[in-house]
Amino acid sequence: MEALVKLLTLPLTKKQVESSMAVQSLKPRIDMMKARYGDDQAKIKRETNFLYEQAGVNPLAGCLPSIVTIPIFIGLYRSLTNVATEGLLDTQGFYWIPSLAGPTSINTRGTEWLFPFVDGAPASGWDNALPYLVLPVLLVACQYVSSSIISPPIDPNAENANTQRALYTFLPMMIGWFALNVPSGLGLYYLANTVMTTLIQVWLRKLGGADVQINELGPITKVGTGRRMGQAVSDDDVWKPSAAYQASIEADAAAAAAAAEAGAANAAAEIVRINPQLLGAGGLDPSKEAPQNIASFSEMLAKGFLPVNLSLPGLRVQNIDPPVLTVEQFLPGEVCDALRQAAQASGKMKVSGVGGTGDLKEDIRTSSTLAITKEVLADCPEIKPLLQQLLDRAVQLLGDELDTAALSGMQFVRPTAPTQLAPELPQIAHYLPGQHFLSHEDGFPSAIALDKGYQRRATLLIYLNDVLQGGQTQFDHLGFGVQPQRGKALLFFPSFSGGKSDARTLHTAEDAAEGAEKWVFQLWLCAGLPIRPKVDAAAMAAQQLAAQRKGGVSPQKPKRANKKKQR
Ligand SMILES: O=C(O)CCC(=O)C(=O)O
Ligand SMILES: [Fe+2]
Repeated sequence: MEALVKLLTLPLTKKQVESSMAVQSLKPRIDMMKARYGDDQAKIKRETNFLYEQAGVNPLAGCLPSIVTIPIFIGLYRSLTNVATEGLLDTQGFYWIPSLAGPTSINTRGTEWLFPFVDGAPASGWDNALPYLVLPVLLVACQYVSSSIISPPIDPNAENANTQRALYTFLPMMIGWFALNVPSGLGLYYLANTVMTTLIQVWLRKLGGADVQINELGPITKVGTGRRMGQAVSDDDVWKPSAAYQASIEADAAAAAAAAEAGAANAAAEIVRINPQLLGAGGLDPSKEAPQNIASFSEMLAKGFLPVNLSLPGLRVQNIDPPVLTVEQFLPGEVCDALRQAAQASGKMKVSGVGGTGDLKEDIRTSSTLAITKEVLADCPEIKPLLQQLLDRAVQLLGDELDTAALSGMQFVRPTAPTQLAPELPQIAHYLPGQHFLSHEDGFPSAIALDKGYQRRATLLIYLNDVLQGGQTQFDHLGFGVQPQRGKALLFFPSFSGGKSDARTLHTAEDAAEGAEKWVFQLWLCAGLPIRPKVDAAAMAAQQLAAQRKGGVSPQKPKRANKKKQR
């Protein structure tokens, strides 16, 4: 009977275990999130739900099946007690147990058959009592074994760690006590139940019976110290990716290779440059290229990065992959001048921030910045029409997906879909001679992107003045820089369309030269993360469990941006 119930509820149990293992595998991320947000329960809840959604895990799937099995359990309990009280089991023994209805009876209730001891022996005498003591002892032992096998390890940092520990210790004892008080048939039922449950759980959790699937989430990295305004990576504490993640990267790479072979998006990390002569002469002019070349470049942009209007007048290709584009006279000179003057007149230029740390000791970013907030716009209304012109041009370059409406409230609206391109609050940066922004990537590391739910997908810089010497935006890995020129735009893509940041776009704002200050308008465009392909998370979950038992994942040395020497 019990076996039948177990069999019927097996698919439910399997689902429950799979869900709880998936939830367990996300625990390190959730712990880090909690450490980050501290007491902000609402935020933790929202971000946790978001994480489950990203991972494709339904935490409720874990409790639903157990709710379904409760009525079955109650039904069994009732019918067994009825059978016992009606005396139907009185003559029914089981191996060493004389009667399944014993040791309690109408005359002896509860533990009266055992306590109090008379002359050092149970009330019913050792001979009668001993067979009935075997079952409770077995039950306690079984319960201990099963909970040590199937319960997740106690997190020593959890507030209720002591309660959990006490529960693990006392629950088996309580069940043992309960067994002393009821007909042994019930104890037997419970024993059978425990043994079967344990066996099923062992099969699911330890022998690979469970098929845990979560969406690939990238390596676990410590959040909270990102490159928020296009800052340096110096304080990023990167944790070792799990073997499962490594495997998923390999699978991704294999898929990417296959896709590239099929002529689809090329995710390979090699660099494809344009002819150096063309580069020296200001870049490749798409209108002078064979249409099929431009069509394939356009497709690569759309699939691998973002769609771009390559027929915009003045557009030049500076690098093919990663794509770097410039647009001459993107903004009329007068608009640039007016923006510069408005920024200066605002009196609100602040020392440019670097990350959440605000740590400027290392002189990573020494410029000053005006963040164009609602308040700034209210104080400097002349900026509004200038900004509108600039955004209109940005839409011509990047298409309607660019959600400029989001900016009308001068508030960043978090994009949710990968196709929704939302501008962050624009900034105007001012570099005095000798000021710079050292090597950095604009894209967020995976964990931060995941935590935010979006990634920076495009950087659009518009130079507001001519800089004749120095002040270049230099691409460290690509071997060229863009010289600031009033009204010229620079467009590149800090991350791939899949949301992974593209390390090839590492760049530096070179020192503005003696007597040459530099003004630049900066717009970062973000998009929601796509749902990543499923990976088999069983290995990942097992590994993380093992790591937790060992006492945590070992942190890797933080990655450092290679700093450029000052000139
Ligand atoms: O000013 C520049 O040339 C580049 C600025 C930059 O990279 C940034 O602010 O993220
Ligand atoms: Fe940058």
